Amino acid sequence: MIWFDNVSKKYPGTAKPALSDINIRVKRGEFVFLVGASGSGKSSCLQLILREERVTSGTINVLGQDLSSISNRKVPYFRRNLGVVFQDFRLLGNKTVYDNVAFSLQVIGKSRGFIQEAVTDTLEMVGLTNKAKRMPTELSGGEQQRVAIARAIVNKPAILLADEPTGNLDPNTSLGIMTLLQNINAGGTTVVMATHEAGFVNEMQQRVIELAEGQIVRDEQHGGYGITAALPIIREAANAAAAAAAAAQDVPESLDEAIQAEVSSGTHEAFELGLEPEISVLNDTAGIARRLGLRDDDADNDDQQDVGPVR
Ligand SMILES: Nc1ncnc2c1ncn2[C@@H]1O[C@H](COP(=O)(O)OP(=O)(O)OP(=O)(O)O)[C@@H](O)[C@H]1O
Repeated sequence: MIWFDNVSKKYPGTAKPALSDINIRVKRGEFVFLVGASGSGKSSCLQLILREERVTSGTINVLGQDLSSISNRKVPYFRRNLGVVFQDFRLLGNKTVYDNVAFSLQVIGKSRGFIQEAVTDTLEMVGLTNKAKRMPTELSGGEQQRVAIARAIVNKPAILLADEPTGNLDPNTSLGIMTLLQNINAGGTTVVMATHEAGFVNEMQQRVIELAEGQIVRDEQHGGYGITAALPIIREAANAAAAAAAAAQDVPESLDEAIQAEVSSGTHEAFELGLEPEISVLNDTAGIARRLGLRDDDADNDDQQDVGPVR
């Protein structure tokens, strides 16, 4: 279903390859975790599977399609077999929940009746039937991620790629998202998920592929997160604790000073204020269609080219 054969990827202008000599075979129906330190190559693997990036050497075959030989024109059609979920949700801020999910079907020219049935079923599956008319700003982070998942699976893709889908969510909400991904996998969809969430990886005991500096250092059938993969998290936690201790010694005297300090340090983050995670407002419809792989770069010049029934 997903084959990497001696795949290497080097981005232009970089000294070291992001991926070196990667060999992977993912079978239909598998749930695979990609783990490893930041910069180890997890997202690069997902981008190669999506054909957002091309290999530097080696071959990738996804759903029987050699991605080196597929023409740019065919890439949007190829991507219709894949759903993608990102850490930052990437919802259309000016559309309702229903329209966000319907959007990817509209772009590929599905009929109104088909869309209505598919969107209704999918919203029910992700538990958002009663939020169909809400705007993304009216949803919690977990609900927004459910919308993003609904959008990714509404066309019943064979493969679901998830790049740190719980990265912006609290542990309880993350658990709900992981359960949903498990259910989707149980329905037959192959899931490949890049994550730093040691707890879920350890709990689920699924296949774990661990990357380190662009190489596979572990490919275990019923694996855990692993000590090597956990190191950067432990280091990040230690750094955060040290920074918090240093900050505690520098408590501002007055409210004015506190505000001034916050503004000048640029840490005016929503989560620090106890608000929901920021919504990615992408109002550029053509842009998001392209990002989701539903249009190619020439689609603006020739709309008919990519809008049509799935092959
Ligand atoms: N578009 C790009 N141009 C240049 N270098 C890139 C690009 N994308 C990724 N890289 C580099 O490739 C390496 C692998 O990055 P990648 O994003 O795949 O890692 P990752 O494991 O997903 O990291 P993270 O956990 O932080 O998301 C890194 O050294 C990164 O800096």
